[in-house]
Amino acid sequence: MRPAADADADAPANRAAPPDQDPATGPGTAPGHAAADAQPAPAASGGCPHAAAPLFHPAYPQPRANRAGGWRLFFQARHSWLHALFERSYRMKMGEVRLFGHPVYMVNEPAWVRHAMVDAVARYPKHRLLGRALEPLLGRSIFTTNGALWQRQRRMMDPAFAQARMAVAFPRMLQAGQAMLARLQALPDGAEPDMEIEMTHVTADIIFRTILSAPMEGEDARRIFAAFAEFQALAPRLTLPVVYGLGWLAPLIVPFWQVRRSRRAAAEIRGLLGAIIRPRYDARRAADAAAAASAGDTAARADAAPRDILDSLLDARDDAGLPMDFEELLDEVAMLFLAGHETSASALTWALHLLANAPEVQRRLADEVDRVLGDREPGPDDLRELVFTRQVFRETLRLFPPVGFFAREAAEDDRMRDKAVPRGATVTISPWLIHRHREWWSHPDAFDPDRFDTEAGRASLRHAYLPFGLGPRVCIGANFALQEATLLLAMLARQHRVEPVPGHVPEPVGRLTVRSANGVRLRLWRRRPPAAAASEPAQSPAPNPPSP
Ligand code: HEM
Repeated sequence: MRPAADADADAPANRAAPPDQDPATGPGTAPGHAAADAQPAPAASGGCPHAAAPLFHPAYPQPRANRAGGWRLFFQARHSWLHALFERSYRMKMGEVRLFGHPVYMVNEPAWVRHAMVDAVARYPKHRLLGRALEPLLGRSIFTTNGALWQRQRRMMDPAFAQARMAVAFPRMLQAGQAMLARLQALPDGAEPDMEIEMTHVTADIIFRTILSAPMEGEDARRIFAAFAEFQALAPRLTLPVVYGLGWLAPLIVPFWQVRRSRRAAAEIRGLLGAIIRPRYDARRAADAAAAASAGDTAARADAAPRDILDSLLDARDDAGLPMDFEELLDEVAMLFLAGHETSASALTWALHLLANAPEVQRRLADEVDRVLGDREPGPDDLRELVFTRQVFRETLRLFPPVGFFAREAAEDDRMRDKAVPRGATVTISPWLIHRHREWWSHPDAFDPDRFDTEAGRASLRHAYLPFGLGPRVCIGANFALQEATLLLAMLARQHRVEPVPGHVPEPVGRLTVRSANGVRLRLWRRRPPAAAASEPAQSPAPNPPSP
C-alpha cells in the first residue's frame, strides 16, 4: 500500500506506539494559537544530529481545554473543524461523542486505525454523506464510491498513475514549474506575494498539463478556476454534516441560496471540462469502433502510448472489457482536478511557510539543490538525490496533512478498544491529530525534518503517519504528489529565498483541506539574477487565479 517512489512516506499505521516516546508536549500559549516561537528540540528527540538548532513551532488553533457542547461544537466546526478540537483530542486513543444523539468516534490509536482502514476496511466504507455533498461536482467518482463500483473504478484508474506514467508526467511538471518561476521573476525583488495563490496556480497548471496536455491558461481555464474557488469556499459547509453523520443538519448549515451557488459553480466546471474532453472522447470511441469493425477486437487497436492521463482513462477497460462512458470519464476528470491540485497546493504552501521560518533548514535545502543540480534544469533522476528536500516535504505533510480527517460510516456493529461501535455510527480518523499525537511523536508540534534520521522518528513514521491514507483507499496520486512537490520545492529553492512577512501569521483552518484563513504571504528574494531563471518564457505568464 505504499507509493513506490518513496516507500516509507505513507507507511502504515500498524504498530503499537513505541514505549520510549516523549511525554506530551503541550501546545503553546500564544492567545488563540499554539506557540509560534522557536523552541529548542527536546533532549529526547533520539540523538538527532541537528537538534542543537532551535526548532520552529508553527502556530495552529489553540485547542480548547474541554470539549464544547453539541451546538457550540457545531458552530465552531462550521468555521473550521480544526477550531473544534480540544486538548484531549491530541492525547486520547479513541474518543466518543454523541452529537444530537448520533454516535461519532474519533480513532487515534494506530492499531485501530489499521483495523478500520485495512483489516476490516469493508466494515468502514466512506461516509455516504460525503458522496452526496460532493456529487454536484464529482458525480460518482472514485473518491466517494464504495464496494464493487469503487473496485471497478480503481482497477481502471490505477494504470494512469503507475510508476512508468510518472516519467511522462515529469516534463509537464517541469514546464508548469518554469511558468511559475517566470511569474515570480516578474515580481520585484523583496515582493510579498500570497504563496497560497501561487501554489494553487502552479498545481492546477500541473493537473491541466498532465491530464489534458494543455496549460492552465486562457478564458476557459480562468473560468474553471473561478468556479472552483466558489465551490471550494462553500464546500466545508456542505461536507460538515458528514462530521456529524447527520444529513438533516445540511439545511441548517447551508442556506438554499448557497447550495444553489455551489451547484451552479459545479455545473459550470463540469460544463467547461466536458467541452474540453468531449472531442477527444468522441474521437477515441470512433477509433475504437473502427478498429473493432476491421479487426473485431478493440484491444487490437494499434495506437501510440498514452500521452496524458486522459488518454490512459480512455484506454481503460473494466473486467467485462467495457470502457468508461462519457459521464464516468467526466466524473473522474473533475475529481482528479479537485483531489490533484487542492491537496498539493496546501502542502506546498505550508512547506514554504515552514522553510521561511526555519532559515537553517532552508539553507540546507538550498545547498542540497545547488549540489545536485548546479546550473542544470532538474531531470527525473535528480529527485532521488534530493533526500533532504523530500524529508522537508515529509515533515510538512506530518504537521499540515492536507486531508486532515477521513469520514467513514460503520456498515455493521463492531467493537473498537473498549467501545461498541453500532452500525450507522460515524467513525473519523484524523491524520492531523495522529501526526501531532502527544504519545506517538516526540516534540510533535515542532518542524524537525531531521526527526526521520532517528530510530524513534522512523518508528513514529512507520506506525503513526498517514498523509496519503492507508489500505486499499490509499491516495492514487501519492507518487505524483511526491514527484511534483520535490521538483517544485527544488526549482523554487534554486531561484528564491523566502522570509516571513513581519506581523503576518498564517492561521490554519480545517476546510476541504488545511488552508490558511488569512493567506500565506512570504517575502521573496532572488538567489540568482533573473536571466538565469526560468527557461520557458515563450508562454506569457497567465494572470494569477483567484484564491480558493
Ligand atoms: C500532497 C498531495 C496529496 C495528499 C496529501 C493526498 C491525500 C489523499 C488521501 C489522504 C486520500 C485518502 C482519503 C480517504 O481515505 O478518505 C486520497 C485519495 C485520493 N487521492 Fe490524493 N492526495 C494528494 C495528491 C493527489 C493527487 C496529485 C492526485 C491525482 C492526480 C490524487 C488523487 C486521489 C484519488 C483519486 C484518491 C481516491 C483513491 C480511492 O479512494 O481509491 N491525490 N488522497
